[in-house]
Amino acid sequence: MAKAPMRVAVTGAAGQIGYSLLFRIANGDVLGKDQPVILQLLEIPDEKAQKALQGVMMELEDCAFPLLVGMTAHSDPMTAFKDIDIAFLVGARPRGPGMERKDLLAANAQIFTAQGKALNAVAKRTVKVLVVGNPANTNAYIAMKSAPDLPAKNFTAMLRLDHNRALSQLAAKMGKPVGDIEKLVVWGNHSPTMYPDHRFATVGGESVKALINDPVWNKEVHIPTVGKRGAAIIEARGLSSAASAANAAIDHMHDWVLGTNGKWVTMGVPSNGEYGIPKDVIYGFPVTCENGEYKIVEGLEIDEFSRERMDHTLNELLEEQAGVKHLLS
Ligand SMILES: NC(=O)C1=CN([C@@H]2O[C@H](COP(=O)(O)OP(=O)(O)OC[C@H]3O[C@@H](n4cnc5c(N)ncnc54)[C@H](O)[C@@H]3O)[C@@H](O)[C@H]2O)C=CC1
Ligand SMILES: O=C([O-])CC(=O)C(=O)O
Repeated sequence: MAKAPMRVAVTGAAGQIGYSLLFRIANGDVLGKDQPVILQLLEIPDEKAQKALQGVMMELEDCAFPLLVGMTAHSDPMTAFKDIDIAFLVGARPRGPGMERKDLLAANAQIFTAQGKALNAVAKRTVKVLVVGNPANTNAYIAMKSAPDLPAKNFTAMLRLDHNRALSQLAAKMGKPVGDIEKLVVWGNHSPTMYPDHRFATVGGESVKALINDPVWNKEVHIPTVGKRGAAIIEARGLSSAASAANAAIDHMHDWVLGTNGKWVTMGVPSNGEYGIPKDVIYGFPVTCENGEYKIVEGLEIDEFSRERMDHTLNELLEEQAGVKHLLS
């Protein structure tokens, strides 16, 4: 018997990432090739954005995806999030000229407060939420705090692009296949303070750290290259990463829903105090996923260099949280 459709909301659906993401959701790349989906697409209540969204929906129709059994356009999160199983919160206010980080935080705090409240009111209680829009960790924190009736664990932020970027950098350095690397983690905030950590990683069963054996490269090349990759793409393309970001969002949600078969991936998830990270901070952790639940990999040894890096990215997250505290009712 055919499966019942799952309802998937995507915000910022007429944007760059949306344009790469929607077609792959409809193709079954996230939830499986036997899982029908209904897309509930949210854009701002602006004529141009809504018209662009209509155009994207026309293209989705023109693909005749067998798994796409319904699709609606929305300008209000209260209707867009009704009964949803999955939410990709992609739409966010970009940084404008002369805009300070705190202005960006405040503008996005408003968006994610409203969307958190709407999720709280109308989404399925089991909804899985991935926040992509920047600043992703703090936006996820705001949405989570604005949805007190939903379990905190339903709210996650995207660190998977950073994870995938780090995998590719390591594979290139070693001259090994990227698909053979396991047990990598990117700790912390999706910002240049993130800490890609390959101390536990293996490639074809061998230690990546031992194979590379170059702490100077790690500190001075690898960590900054991964941390500043978003900026390097903006510099090269004149636009921020979109297809790779959509791909990472797909990886994140696919693995959360369908499992990782024991493999580690990085997800930004609310802490329960693991590794000394205060409760509820949305922080990049190594996780495994099974039966629709993620589990933080615990018990890893944290050396002095790692502790310093992990605290540095934590402190930035705590500052971001402090910057929006007054906006959370
Ligand atoms: N976490 C990560 O690894 C990454 C995050 N990003 C972030 O993802 C976000 C989206 O990027 P793009 O698609 O390239 O931007 P974009 O500007 O092309 O599209 C964003 C869309 O969101 C819409 N939007 C804005 N506020 C909205 C709201 N309140 N409700 C619904 N829709 C809304 C806009 O109208 C626009 O169509 C940005 O914040 C970007 O910085 C981008 C790459 C990686
Ligand atoms: O840097 C940006 O604005 C986009 C982003 O988050 C990334 O590519 O990692």
